[in-house]
Amino acid sequence: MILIIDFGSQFNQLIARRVREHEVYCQVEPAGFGIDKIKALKPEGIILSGGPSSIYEENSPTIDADIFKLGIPILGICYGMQFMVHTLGGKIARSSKREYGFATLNISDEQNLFSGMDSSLQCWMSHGDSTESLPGTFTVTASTQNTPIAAIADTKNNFYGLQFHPEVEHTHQGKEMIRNFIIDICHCEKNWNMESFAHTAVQEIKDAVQDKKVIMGLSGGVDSSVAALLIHKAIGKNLHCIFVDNGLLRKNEKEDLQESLTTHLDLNIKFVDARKIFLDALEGVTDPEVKRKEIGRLFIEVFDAEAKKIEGADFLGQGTLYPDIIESKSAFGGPTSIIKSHHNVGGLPEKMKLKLIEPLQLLFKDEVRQLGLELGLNEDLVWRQPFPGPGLAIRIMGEVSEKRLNILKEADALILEEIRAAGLYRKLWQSFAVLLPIKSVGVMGDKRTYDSCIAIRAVNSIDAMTADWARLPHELLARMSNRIINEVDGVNRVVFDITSKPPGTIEWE
Ligand SMILES: Nc1ncnc2c1ncn2[C@@H]1O[C@H](COP(=O)(O)OP(=O)(O)OP(=O)(O)O)[C@@H](O)[C@H]1O
Ligand SMILES: O=c1[nH]c(=O)c2[nH+]cn([C@@H]3O[C@H](COP(=O)(O)O)[C@@H](O)[C@H]3O)c2[nH]1
Ligand SMILES: NC(=O)CC[C@H](N)C(=O)O
Ligand SMILES: [Mg+2]
Repeated sequence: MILIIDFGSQFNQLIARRVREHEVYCQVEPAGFGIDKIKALKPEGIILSGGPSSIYEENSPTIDADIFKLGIPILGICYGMQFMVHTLGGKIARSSKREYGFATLNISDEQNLFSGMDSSLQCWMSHGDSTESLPGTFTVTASTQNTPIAAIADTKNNFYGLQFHPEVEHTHQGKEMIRNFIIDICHCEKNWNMESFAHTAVQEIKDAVQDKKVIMGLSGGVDSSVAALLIHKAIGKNLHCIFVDNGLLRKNEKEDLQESLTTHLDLNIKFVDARKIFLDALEGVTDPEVKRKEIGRLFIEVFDAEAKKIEGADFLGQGTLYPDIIESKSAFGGPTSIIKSHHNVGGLPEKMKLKLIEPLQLLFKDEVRQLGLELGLNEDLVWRQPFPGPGLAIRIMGEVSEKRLNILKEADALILEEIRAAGLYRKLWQSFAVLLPIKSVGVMGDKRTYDSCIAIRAVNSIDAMTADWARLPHELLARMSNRIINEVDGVNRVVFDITSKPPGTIEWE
């Protein structure tokens, strides 16, 4: 097995799934995990994750330095590499040349971790500290323009360090680097497989729920649909699905879903109209975190009210995935920083009566899609673009009002229509409109206008952990801009968002 030490990276479960992809079992444990426990696990290799801290800060996360005496191969990623260098006697310092996003990696030693790689490839960086000097036993194996020491190796001890993130999709051949480490360097056996996941999950749900009932938040998105199918397999008619119309849905969404969910899923589904309570509560709210927490609280209020109507409904099912958790809070005791409170995790009220059933909480979207296909979920549901639970509220910068919601709904519908017509819907991770909190001056029909601005957001991603803005054809952008300004009252300007994640996030709030 491979042991992954969590130094608080947004990407630590992504490292885990990269290992799973090569059919090798792995376990993520927090910083400070004791040396005796490590020895007891008998790992074939250890991966030290990245993290938000700097090694020279007080209380930055650590792991017993004796791991370097165990004779086990160790791979340090970003902060993990910095920890290794610092602990073994090298020097790390804040660099004036920070790097976030793409960089070109030039490999000088095409062996071991880099065996079979191109000598120059694209990597993904997210760091402000850099290695200034190395411990004597290490050599530099790759560099980028801003980071001369971007990869290091001590081949005698099998210690490797990467300043960039091999686990993210945007690092080309990153998967192969991880394969080279776990298979060629650590000699792990391939014995973990995804097929058994569904089987184990169903059994775990059965054991937890027994003869009680589960209220399930069903949104029509792929996560909750797959989770509902799994829970249904486990407990059958004791599953009660609730679709909440929170007034923050897209144009015609409820009507479309009402039809598709009832035709494609053989489940007990109730549609609840909660538009008024959500919109009333959001009046005057402008802070993104307050919005998210308010929405999370109201979802639970609705689920609680529904649970009261059903005897024995002690559980709440949600299609929570790992990225929702990692951005919302310090997961698994690690020192992860809070990016935003996803309504279904960090937005939950502190005291909850219902106990959570979240069978997908360690998976990523593409794994869930694969699972959905295996469970026979309809392809249109499997390939729906994700839509966040707080809906259009986090795409309206500033206050959510009926009037601003209507502007956004119209603009968003036009964007989706054009994206579909261009045959890009499935290729893009998400494509949508954002309503900005600014007005600008324009001229329409010889008259001065002073109206709102819409931003078009379109991104490519595999798992939402990193994303790149989609290079949409200029003609398509022109058509969308034209139609939005001509057809949506109250908009006189359209801009296109060219920010990747990191440093941006996919949603604007
Ligand atoms: N309108 C809704 N009604 C009921 N439950 C909801 C609603 N929106 C979100 N949820 C719950 O919150 C969870 C998280 O939402 P999220 O958007 O991440 O997942 P999803 O909607 O199932 O899938 P997707 O990410 O593809 O949109 C859902 O899995 C579901 O349990
Ligand atoms: O159900 C959800 N509840 C939330 O509170 C939430 N916030 C973001 N998202 C979706 O998660 C993915 C990553 O989004 P960000 O890059 O904006 O963090 C993207 O796919 C977002 O649409 C949410 N989904
Ligand atoms: N992503 C990381 O691990 C960052 C490590 C460290 N905080 C830096 O900025 O260099
Ligand atoms: Mg959704």
